[in-house]
Amino acid sequence: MMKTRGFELVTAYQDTGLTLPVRSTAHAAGYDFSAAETVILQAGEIKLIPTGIKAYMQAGEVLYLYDRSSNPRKKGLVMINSVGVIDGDYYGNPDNEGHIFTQMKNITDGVVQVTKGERIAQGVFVPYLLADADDAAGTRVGGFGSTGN
Ligand SMILES: O=c1ccn([C@H]2C[C@H](O)[C@@H](COP(=O)(O)OP(=O)(O)OP(=O)(O)O)O2)c(=O)[nH]1
Ligand SMILES: [Mg+2]
Repeated sequence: MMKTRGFELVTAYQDTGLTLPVRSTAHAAGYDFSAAETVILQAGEIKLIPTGIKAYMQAGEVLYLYDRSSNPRKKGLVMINSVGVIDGDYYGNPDNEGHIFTQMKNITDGVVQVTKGERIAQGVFVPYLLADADDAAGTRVGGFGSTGN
Protein backbone atom coordinates (compact mmCIF):
# COMPACT_ATOMS: atom_id res chain seq x y z
CA MET A 1 0.00 0.00 0.00
CA MET A 2 1.26 3.51 -0.82
CA LYS A 3 2.14 5.52 2.26
CA THR A 4 0.26 8.83 2.33
CA ARG A 5 -0.52 9.53 5.96
CA GLY A 6 -0.93 7.29 8.95
CA PHE A 7 0.42 5.84 12.14
CA GLU A 8 3.14 3.43 13.20
CA LEU A 9 4.27 2.03 16.53
CA VAL A 10 7.42 3.54 18.01
CA THR A 11 10.18 0.88 18.09
CA ALA A 12 10.20 0.50 21.88
CA TYR A 13 6.46 -0.27 21.89
CA GLN A 14 6.33 -2.76 19.04
CA ASP A 15 5.82 -5.86 21.18
CA THR A 16 3.53 -4.42 23.83
CA GLY A 17 0.14 -5.27 22.33
CA LEU A 18 -0.51 -1.61 21.58
CA THR A 19 -2.77 -0.97 18.57
CA LEU A 20 -2.68 1.90 16.06
CA PRO A 21 -5.17 4.78 16.44
CA VAL A 22 -8.57 4.20 14.80
CA ARG A 23 -11.72 6.27 14.36
CA SER A 24 -14.62 4.86 16.33
CA THR A 25 -17.37 5.67 13.79
CA ALA A 26 -17.59 6.15 10.02
CA HIS A 27 -17.74 9.96 10.20
CA ALA A 28 -15.56 10.61 13.23
CA ALA A 29 -12.76 13.14 12.49
CA GLY A 30 -10.48 11.99 15.27
CA TYR A 31 -8.24 8.95 15.50
CA ASP A 32 -8.29 7.86 19.14
CA PHE A 33 -4.93 7.63 20.88
CA SER A 34 -4.43 5.41 23.93
CA ALA A 35 -1.95 5.52 26.79
CA ALA A 36 1.01 3.21 26.10
CA GLU A 37 1.73 2.87 29.80
CA THR A 38 -0.14 3.15 33.07
CA VAL A 39 0.55 6.60 34.54
CA ILE A 40 -0.34 8.00 37.96
CA LEU A 41 -0.90 11.75 38.28
CA GLN A 42 -0.94 13.35 41.72
CA ALA A 43 -3.36 16.21 42.42
CA GLY A 44 -2.47 19.16 40.20
CA GLU A 45 0.37 17.29 38.49
CA ILE A 46 1.21 17.65 34.78
CA LYS A 47 2.69 14.63 33.02
CA LEU A 48 3.55 13.59 29.48
CA ILE A 49 1.73 10.35 28.70
CA PRO A 50 3.42 8.20 26.04
CA THR A 51 1.18 6.95 23.24
CA GLY A 52 3.76 4.67 21.62
CA ILE A 53 2.66 6.14 18.28
CA LYS A 54 4.34 8.18 15.56
CA ALA A 55 2.50 9.78 12.63
CA TYR A 56 3.64 10.32 9.05
CA MET A 57 1.95 12.69 6.61
CA GLN A 58 2.39 14.66 3.41
CA ALA A 59 4.10 18.08 3.10
CA GLY A 60 1.52 20.74 3.94
CA GLU A 61 -0.26 18.54 6.46
CA VAL A 62 -0.36 18.59 10.25
CA LEU A 63 -1.84 16.30 12.88
CA TYR A 64 -3.75 18.20 15.56
CA LEU A 65 -4.02 16.35 18.83
CA TYR A 66 -7.16 17.28 20.75
CA ASP A 67 -8.46 16.42 24.18
CA ARG A 68 -11.44 14.12 24.51
CA SER A 69 -14.46 16.11 25.67
CA SER A 70 -15.14 13.53 28.38
CA ASN A 71 -11.69 13.81 30.01
CA PRO A 72 -12.35 16.77 32.35
CA ARG A 73 -15.63 15.50 33.81
CA LYS A 74 -15.04 11.75 33.67
CA LYS A 75 -11.29 11.53 34.30
CA GLY A 76 -10.41 14.81 35.99
CA LEU A 77 -7.76 15.38 33.33
CA VAL A 78 -7.21 18.13 30.75
CA MET A 79 -4.76 18.37 27.88
CA ILE A 80 -2.98 21.33 29.38
CA ASN A 81 -1.42 22.64 26.12
CA SER A 82 -5.00 22.81 24.70
CA VAL A 83 -4.04 21.41 21.28
CA GLY A 84 -0.98 19.39 20.35
CA VAL A 85 0.55 20.41 17.02
CA ILE A 86 2.27 17.31 15.61
CA ASP A 87 4.54 18.53 12.81
CA GLY A 88 5.22 16.39 9.76
CA ASP A 89 8.97 16.61 10.43
CA TYR A 90 8.56 15.31 13.98
CA TYR A 91 8.19 11.85 12.41
CA GLY A 92 11.49 9.97 12.51
CA ASN A 93 13.36 12.75 14.33
CA PRO A 94 16.75 11.59 15.71
CA ASP A 95 15.88 12.38 19.32
CA ASN A 96 12.74 10.28 19.86
CA GLU A 97 11.70 8.88 16.47
CA GLY A 98 8.56 11.04 16.49
CA HIS A 99 6.96 9.54 19.59
CA ILE A 100 3.71 11.43 20.28
CA PHE A 101 2.95 12.33 23.91
CA THR A 102 -0.16 13.89 25.40
CA GLN A 103 0.45 16.48 28.07
CA MET A 104 -2.21 15.98 30.75
CA LYS A 105 -2.97 17.82 33.98
CA ASN A 106 -4.81 16.30 36.92
CA ILE A 107 -7.39 18.98 37.81
CA THR A 108 -8.77 17.07 40.80
CA ASP A 109 -7.59 17.16 44.40
CA GLY A 110 -6.97 13.43 44.36
CA VAL A 111 -4.86 10.88 42.50
CA VAL A 112 -5.84 10.01 38.91
CA GLN A 113 -4.70 6.84 37.16
CA VAL A 114 -4.49 6.51 33.40
CA THR A 115 -4.44 2.82 32.57
CA LYS A 116 -2.44 1.37 29.70
CA GLY A 117 -4.73 1.05 26.68
CA GLU A 118 -7.17 3.71 27.89
CA ARG A 119 -8.14 6.28 25.24
CA ILE A 120 -6.75 9.65 26.20
CA ALA A 121 -6.77 11.98 23.16
CA GLN A 122 -7.70 12.17 19.48
CA GLY A 123 -5.73 13.20 16.40
CA VAL A 124 -7.13 14.98 13.34
CA PHE A 125 -5.13 15.36 10.09
CA VAL A 126 -5.50 18.84 8.53
CA PRO A 127 -3.91 20.73 5.60
CA TYR A 128 -2.24 24.06 6.43
CA LEU A 129 -1.25 27.17 4.39
CA LEU A 130 2.04 29.09 4.01
CA ALA A 131 2.56 32.87 4.23
CA ASP A 132 4.12 34.88 1.36
CA ALA A 133 7.93 34.76 1.17
CA ASP A 134 8.08 31.87 3.62
CA ASP A 135 11.56 30.34 3.35
CA ALA A 136 11.68 28.03 6.38
CA ALA A 137 14.37 25.42 5.80
CA GLY A 138 15.46 24.06 9.19
CA THR A 139 15.30 20.43 10.26
CA ARG A 140 13.59 19.23 13.42
CA VAL A 141 15.74 17.20 15.83
CA GLY A 142 13.21 16.58 18.61
CA GLY A 143 10.16 18.07 20.30
CA PHE A 144 9.04 19.77 23.52
CA GLY A 145 11.33 22.79 23.23
CA SER A 146 13.95 21.36 20.85
CA THR A 147 13.90 24.44 18.59
CA GLY A 148 14.96 26.79 21.42
CA ASN A 149 13.08 29.19 23.65
O1 LIG B 1 0.93 17.62 22.58
C1 LIG B 1 1.98 17.50 21.92
C2 LIG B 1 2.59 18.61 21.30
C3 LIG B 1 3.75 18.39 20.57
N1 LIG B 1 4.29 17.15 20.46
C4 LIG B 1 5.51 16.95 19.65
C5 LIG B 1 5.19 17.00 18.16
C6 LIG B 1 5.63 18.36 17.72
O2 LIG B 1 6.05 18.33 16.35
C7 LIG B 1 6.77 18.66 18.68
C8 LIG B 1 6.99 20.13 18.94
O3 LIG B 1 5.79 20.70 19.38
P1 LIG B 1 5.66 22.28 19.53
O4 LIG B 1 6.29 22.98 18.36
O5 LIG B 1 4.25 22.58 19.85
O6 LIG B 1 6.52 22.51 20.87
P2 LIG B 1 7.69 23.53 21.18
O7 LIG B 1 7.63 23.81 22.62
O8 LIG B 1 7.65 24.69 20.21
O9 LIG B 1 8.95 22.61 20.92
P3 LIG B 1 9.98 22.67 19.67
O10 LIG B 1 10.95 23.74 20.01
O11 LIG B 1 10.61 21.30 19.66
O12 LIG B 1 9.19 22.96 18.41
O13 LIG B 1 6.43 18.00 19.90
C9 LIG B 1 3.67 16.06 21.05
O14 LIG B 1 4.14 14.92 20.96
N2 LIG B 1 2.53 16.27 21.77
MG1 LIG C 1 7.75 24.51 18.08
